[in-house]
Amino acid sequence: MSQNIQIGTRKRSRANMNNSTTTGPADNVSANKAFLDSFEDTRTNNLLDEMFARQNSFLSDNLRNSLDLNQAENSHLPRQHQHQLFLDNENAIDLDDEPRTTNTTINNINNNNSSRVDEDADDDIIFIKEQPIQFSSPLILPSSSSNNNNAANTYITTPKKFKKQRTISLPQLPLSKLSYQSSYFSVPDQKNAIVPRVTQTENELLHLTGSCAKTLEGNKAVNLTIAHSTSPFYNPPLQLEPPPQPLPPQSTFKKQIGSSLRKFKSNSSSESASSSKSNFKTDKDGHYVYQENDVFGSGGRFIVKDLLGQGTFGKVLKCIDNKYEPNYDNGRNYVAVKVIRAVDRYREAAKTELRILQTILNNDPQGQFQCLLLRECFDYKNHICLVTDLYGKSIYDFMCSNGIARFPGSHIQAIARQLIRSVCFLHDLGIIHTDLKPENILICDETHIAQNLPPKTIQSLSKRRREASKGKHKILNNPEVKIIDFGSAIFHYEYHPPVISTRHYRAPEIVLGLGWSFPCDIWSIACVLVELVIGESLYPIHENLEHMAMMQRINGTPFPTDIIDKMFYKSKHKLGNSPSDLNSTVIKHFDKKSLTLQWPEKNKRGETVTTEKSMKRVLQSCDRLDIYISKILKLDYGDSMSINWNLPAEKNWSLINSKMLWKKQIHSSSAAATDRLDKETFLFWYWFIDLLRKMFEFDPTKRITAKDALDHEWFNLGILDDGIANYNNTQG
Ligand SMILES: Nc1ncnc2c1ncn2[C@@H]1O[C@H](COP(=O)(O)OP(=O)(O)OP(=O)(O)O)[C@@H](O)[C@H]1O
Repeated sequence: MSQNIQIGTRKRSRANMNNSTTTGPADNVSANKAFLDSFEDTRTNNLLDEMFARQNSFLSDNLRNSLDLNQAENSHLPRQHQHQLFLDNENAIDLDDEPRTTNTTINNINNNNSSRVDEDADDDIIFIKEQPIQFSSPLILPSSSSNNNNAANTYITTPKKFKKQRTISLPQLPLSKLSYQSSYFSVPDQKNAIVPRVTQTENELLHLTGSCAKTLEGNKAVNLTIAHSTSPFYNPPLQLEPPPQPLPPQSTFKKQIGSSLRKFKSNSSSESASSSKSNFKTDKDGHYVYQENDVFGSGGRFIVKDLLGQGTFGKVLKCIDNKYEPNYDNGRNYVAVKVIRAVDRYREAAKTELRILQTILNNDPQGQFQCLLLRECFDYKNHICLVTDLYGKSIYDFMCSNGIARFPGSHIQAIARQLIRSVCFLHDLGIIHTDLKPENILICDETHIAQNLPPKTIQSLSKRRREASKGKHKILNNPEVKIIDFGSAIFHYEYHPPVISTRHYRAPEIVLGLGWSFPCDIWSIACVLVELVIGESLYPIHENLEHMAMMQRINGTPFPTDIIDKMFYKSKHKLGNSPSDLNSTVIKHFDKKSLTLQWPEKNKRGETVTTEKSMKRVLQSCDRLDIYISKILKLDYGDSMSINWNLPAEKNWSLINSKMLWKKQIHSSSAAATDRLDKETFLFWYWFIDLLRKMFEFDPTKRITAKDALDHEWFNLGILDDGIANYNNTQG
């Protein structure tokens, strides 16, 4: 060990490195990366900077090219440039010193990457002398097999020379690296009490019941200020007091909740209420009837400018808040107001939503955790009104208006990090969102670049998408998002309705009537993430049987028999709240003895009764997740992209690499040119799918928690794509 000469000093080591229990490929990757991360030295940094600069300039050129209106036909050019870049990196993992020969055979490729890059031509390679190797395998150190910690801490030097791999981690967006530290929280009904984060015991992960009384009790504590208006045809009195300056910090908003609203103060709005009418009407279903320029709120404080959305609970309006001057703080005078239906049932639900929003605000007044922030609330003409910050389009709407609905990998990672971190924060507060879906994830900044799509691609779009996208592929400048709609969110100790979530994002434990808790949010996020990759819903279904058949197909495995056993037991003993149609649409499709799903459905005569359309949807339109996602990724990276989650990452990559080299040698170079894949990009997607697999675990008690998901290997990996290039361009 004493002979080892390292470049620089050890800076940090990967947390999970010492916990490795195998010397499998995954561990090698971690070890290699950690190894690389562990050097701090100006020379190294300069090299890294230079490399990033080169990569960025490549991508910037690509983007510029693709934005050129005359280059619609050349929209694949960026990928070809990237291809070049990726080919340069191809041998980045080689650890062997054998010289590379031009006529490399497939055999020696399979023999663990014995090819070598041309050293002279590669100025990015950093050489080091002997390095310690960390063995953690009990096979190597049998005496330590009973104590992995010891094993992990044992170093053995090898006589061989090691070459530090040239590969550097590919870049990540800052949002992909957001950190999370759980701490202590305050909850509303334990006044001023600070409580530790909720620990998710098995009992917490699978709730059978929930107390309705607790929810009602909690809601009783909600006091709403009644806002009066001087409708109809309100003309506000002139006020001499100037509008507030500067903008109060968001933390002060919480103090305003429940307190009396200030009187209308501004007469300076160009959209002044004097030109607006307070004609606020409610229809027979208790919905506010939208009319532009309606004024409402105490003293006619809000002017309705747009209808942002409407749902079961009410309408969401874009309004001018006359508390602020026009254009105050870059549009801060605009707010979103959710006007709840004037119906007791919905008012009661809104009180729970209010308690949840208030808890979020109390614990995150600066809005660091991507949750909707409540500014104020009041009761107006029997409508509970929730005033919140105004954000952009939902992810769903953005996808619908995009010529290519799929997001770049870097954006998917940034969005995944934000969602999982946000949900981790909520779960620590004891809150389950229950309705995570693209419609409830809003984009903060809608600015984007728009690349022209080739005419062929435009032709293949549906009429609606063609019109909405105007034949453009949009890429956001900044994929920052916010989670909204806490209308179905609950505190984990309160009432759990038997059925929650929008169908496409509904976890199996809900469908199977097992009871549900925090893990249902993880399943929903996984569905959303897949949707961002494939550009459409993973579960485009409307009924239970097809849903269950599809879940099995996508997971590539039947439901575990122990959870089906629990389902039968729970139903037999009438435990907890069950969906009313559980027997007729779920239980009857399982065989009591084998505990397996009987699909396709057969009648008593043994004839298949499942429709052909349904068979097609399950068997042709979807596939096991790794295969399904690989099919989509092939569009970007060529036919060789083929992730197999049953193979360790290294082995999977070796096979792909062999195939690509074989293609290059046997076929013409044009055939090989369809492959635009390098190892780091492959690993990025491999580990993404690995995380998804853990999020799609059938058994909620075994499903990865939000906290553990944040520590997943995928969040250490970067990718070079249009999302990164666009971000760098916008940062100047
Ligand atoms: N703060 C906001 N900024 C911008 N748009 C918003 C905001 N809040 C809500 N919206 C828009 O309004 C729509 C409906 O909002 P929300 O989901 O909160 O209402 P809902 O009545 O609970 O709807 P649903 O019944 O569909 O769940 C959202 O999909 C979004 O498009």
